[in-house]
Amino acid sequence: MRIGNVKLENNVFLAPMAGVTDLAFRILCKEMGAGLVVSEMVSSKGIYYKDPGTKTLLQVNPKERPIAIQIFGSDPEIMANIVEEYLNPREDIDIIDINMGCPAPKIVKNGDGSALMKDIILARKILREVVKVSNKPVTLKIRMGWDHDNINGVDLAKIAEEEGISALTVHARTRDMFYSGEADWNFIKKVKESVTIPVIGNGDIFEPEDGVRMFELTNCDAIAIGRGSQGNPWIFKRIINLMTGKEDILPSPEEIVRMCIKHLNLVCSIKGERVGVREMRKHTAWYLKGLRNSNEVKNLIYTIDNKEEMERILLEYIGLYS
Ligand SMILES: Cc1cc2nc3c(=O)[nH]c(=O)nc-3n(C[C@H](O)[C@H](O)[C@H](O)COP(=O)(O)O)c2cc1C
Repeated sequence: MRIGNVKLENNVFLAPMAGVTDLAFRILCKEMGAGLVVSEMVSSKGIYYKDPGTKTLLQVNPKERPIAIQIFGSDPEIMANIVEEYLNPREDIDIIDINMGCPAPKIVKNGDGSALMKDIILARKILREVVKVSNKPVTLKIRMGWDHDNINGVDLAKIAEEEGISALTVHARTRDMFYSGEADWNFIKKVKESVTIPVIGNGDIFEPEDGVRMFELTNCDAIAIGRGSQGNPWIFKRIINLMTGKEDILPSPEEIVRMCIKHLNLVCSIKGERVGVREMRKHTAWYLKGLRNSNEVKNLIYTIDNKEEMERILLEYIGLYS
């Protein structure tokens, strides 16, 4: 499939997740078949005011392309300015995604993220200004609406299409649901029936069968997987294999631990050992989730701040340490 002029190998994508979809994790998901990977959300003001932390978030690697960088904010001028000044010259970035779905109070209180679903006029202005200046396809990520009394995702989807957005990701929850309750896949179907731009369905894909079901039920053009990929980069290839009649590649406990160690080494090589080991604590807990007798190891990992030690504990756990 294509998003604007960007050709994608398949339609099973990684959804953006702050604190999760950093460069290391994106590379692993790409290797495991993701058709598109998306960065953590990046503050447009952070880029504008040259916040040093923002620079790390914008780091990409040729291996993970095509890559979408997701930005958030609510000042159309600042958003257009950073696209023109900082993102347009970046030839290593393929797509710009705009976040109008984040429910976090600290984001919403500034009028950013899903708060824009309460201000459709401002939302339209942002889309118009960013599309006008961008030299890359611009995509948008939305929810169903602010709450069940204000379901306006279809209206915003139509506005997005009118303003030249190249694809739309629909997280089928309202803002006030945050991440709980069931995603309403029928809503994705409704959006798909209302616009002609590609619609990317999102919410509650945890098993390969869920991915196939979402395609069937909603007729969406692509799917995006968030939490189902945590500690589980195999999900992309497993869905593709299921869709194309190829054999499943359910990983063994040893393969899972080996992937975790690969992830550890990759993140440490990018962010340094101190940060890398700390960030790997949550990833390790996700990798080991559901594996036999893993609770003790998970607890132990949280006390470790040394890469070799973490690797040793993991190898010991699967009986491979000698
Ligand atoms: C830890 C975490 C961080 C997230 N960060 C972002 C983000 O930066 N930008 C965004 O658009 N959505 C973000 N999301 C939402 C996901 O992209 C996705 O819409 C949501 O988790 C539903 O999909 P899932 O059921 O496959 O997880 C985040 C979700 C989680 C769990």
